[in-house]
Amino acid sequence: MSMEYEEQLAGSLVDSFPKDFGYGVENMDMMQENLENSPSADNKPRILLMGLRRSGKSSIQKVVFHKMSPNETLFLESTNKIYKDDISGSSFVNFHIWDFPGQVDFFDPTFDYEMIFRGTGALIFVIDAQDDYVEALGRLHLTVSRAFRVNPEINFEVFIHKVDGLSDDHKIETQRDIHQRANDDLADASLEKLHLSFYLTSIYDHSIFEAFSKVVQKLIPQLPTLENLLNIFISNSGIEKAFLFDVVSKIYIATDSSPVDMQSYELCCDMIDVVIDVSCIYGLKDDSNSNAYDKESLAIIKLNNTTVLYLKEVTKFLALVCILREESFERKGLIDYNFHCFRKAIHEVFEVSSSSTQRTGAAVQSSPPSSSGNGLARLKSAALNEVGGLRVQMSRPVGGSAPCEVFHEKNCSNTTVCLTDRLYTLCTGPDQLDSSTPRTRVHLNLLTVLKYIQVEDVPHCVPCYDRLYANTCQECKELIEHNSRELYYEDRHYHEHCFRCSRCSRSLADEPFTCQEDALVCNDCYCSEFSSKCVACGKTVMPGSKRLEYGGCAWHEECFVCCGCEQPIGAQSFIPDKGEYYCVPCYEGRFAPRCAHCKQLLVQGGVTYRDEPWHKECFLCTGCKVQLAGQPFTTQGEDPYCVKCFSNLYAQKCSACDKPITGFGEGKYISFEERQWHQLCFKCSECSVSLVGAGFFPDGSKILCKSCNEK
Ligand SMILES: Nc1nc2c(ncn2[C@@H]2O[C@H](COP(=O)(O)OP(=O)(O)OP(=O)(O)O)[C@@H](O)[C@H]2O)c(=O)[nH]1
Repeated sequence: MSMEYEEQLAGSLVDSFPKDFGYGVENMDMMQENLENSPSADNKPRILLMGLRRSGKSSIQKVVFHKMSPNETLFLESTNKIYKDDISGSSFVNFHIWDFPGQVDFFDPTFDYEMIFRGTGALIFVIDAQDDYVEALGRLHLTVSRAFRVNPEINFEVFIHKVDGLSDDHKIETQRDIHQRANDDLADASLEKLHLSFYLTSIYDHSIFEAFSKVVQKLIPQLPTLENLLNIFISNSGIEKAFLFDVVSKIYIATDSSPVDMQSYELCCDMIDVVIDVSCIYGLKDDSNSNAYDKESLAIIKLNNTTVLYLKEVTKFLALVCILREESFERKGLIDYNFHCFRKAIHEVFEVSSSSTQRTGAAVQSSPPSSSGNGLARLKSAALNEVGGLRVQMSRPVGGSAPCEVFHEKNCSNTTVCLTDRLYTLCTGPDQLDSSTPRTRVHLNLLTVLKYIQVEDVPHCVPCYDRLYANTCQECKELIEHNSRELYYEDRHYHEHCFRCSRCSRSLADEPFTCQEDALVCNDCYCSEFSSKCVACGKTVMPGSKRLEYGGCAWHEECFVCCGCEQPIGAQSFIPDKGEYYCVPCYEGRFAPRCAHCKQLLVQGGVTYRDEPWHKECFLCTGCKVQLAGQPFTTQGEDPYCVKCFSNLYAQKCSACDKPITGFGEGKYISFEERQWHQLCFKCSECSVSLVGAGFFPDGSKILCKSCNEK
């Protein structure tokens, strides 16, 4: 299948530049003809690739849309003509790319750059980051400032390209420097409203696909709907991340609103490659019409880290690729069912939009979809159509201030094309105005407006559109007019330049943010205000990153390290000791006592005997081996004995009862010469009177009291 794509996608070279291409103003007729015949005469957005010579423009186009391997780009020759590529042939992404030769000066007065920029959706300016970029910055400024004056609706994208040759630090430094200088130049030219988006790219990794994805997404009117559908799909299916891919280009045209990390994106890209490659080898049927990617395409890959990748065909050109946990995949039936609903919804979205665009061009959403609310603002810009394209430039302006109402009241059912024709005819000379019917007058009046915007198939002039549909900016309370870029968050709308951090005033157009009591706050300010600081490194513990808390302090996961081995302790047990923290093995090795008997570590419990620690299990009676912890014991020399063994083995016997005298619980005992008695047993052998504290008289084995002795 990839081979087929290559053939179909081979772009068409237009005639040599500049003459044959016909942008010269002298060559107006030809230019007109070209415009009408050229693919850009339809409503597909146009993406311009511009930049200095050898900056990598053609390579980007070939690698992303023609499956050229990055190494092959080494043999690309310098472009000397505008290379126009209609991407829509075999791919969902529906636009033209114009690759401009780096060596040509488009601002030469012989070129009508206004016409180039007028139908442009995005302008990608490529800067070679491995080269000295001072000249490129000059050209960037010239290009974007002129383009902006012609068409402020263009999305300006700057690819800081070939960063594969730079170290990570160098990359960041280069991006910061280019960003700073380019924006300073714009500020000097009072073009603060012109927003540049920057991307670090290389054809040698996935960064170029990622960057192109973001550029293309801005041109897809259905993006908020797609994101919404994806959000609903993943939250109901236990899926972690989902991408809707254009299979041919590996551009993701939408994803759910959780952040995209490069690793997940690369994983999903690779999955598409695997599926196509395996299908090409094993999946093709004998007939020549079979494709490696079709309705049957479904793939599941289980990775060895309990992650599952799930790919399914959505349309001929689109695939859904999801990342989920193995345990969620157990409910595959549910996922399949939800996918079925998702697929149906996608088909409906594109069927509806394609039928409406066929007739009228891109329809404008009259109110923003209510999908945002996750800290990501959506950009809304009205699709601005120009009545009659270039022809209106040649006409004379006609006065009139309420044309649009008349137009609506009369409910003119003429199509735009008809309108355009009339305009053209009527504008050729003022004389013809006299014969105007009310309807033609309407058309004439519309001419003053020059531009119209369609809302649900009904054209509106710009003032009416602004009056009826423009939102009020939450910040400055002014109307957000059709030509202002608008951002909205939940149901609050902002001019792009008003969408700023309430603390540091930085633009939040392309930044994550949070909302604190109705005030927008950028991530950095939020963190320095609300997030805790790591006690080890003193830096903020960013929300969403792993943090450890103990005793009212917080650490980055990687900063909470054992004082012994200096390795992160993570979720393992640890032992605090005088303000320091040890993992269990280090603590045991350093501080834990050892049993006096077995010499092993004594982690908990134990008994002390003769100032030494013992395991309870080791502290046993020397005689019967019963555990002595918790019961009375005595010693004979060094050895501990339980009472019973000690009595049996070593205790003196009472001369009266012949039982051992242990000293435990029996009170004192009396000793006389070689003999001993329990205190209770020390009594007169004849009359049994106690002799404790009284005089007594030994008589052989007996002891007698005084009176028995006298008898
Ligand atoms: N290291 C590196 N080289 C790249 C990259 N992209 C393109 N190149 C190389 O840059 C050189 C010029 O690339 P082209 O695509 O021909 O540049 P271009 O901007 O189209 O040049 P012109 O047609 O002269 O305007 C080629 O040798 C490419 O292999 C990249 O991401 N990294």
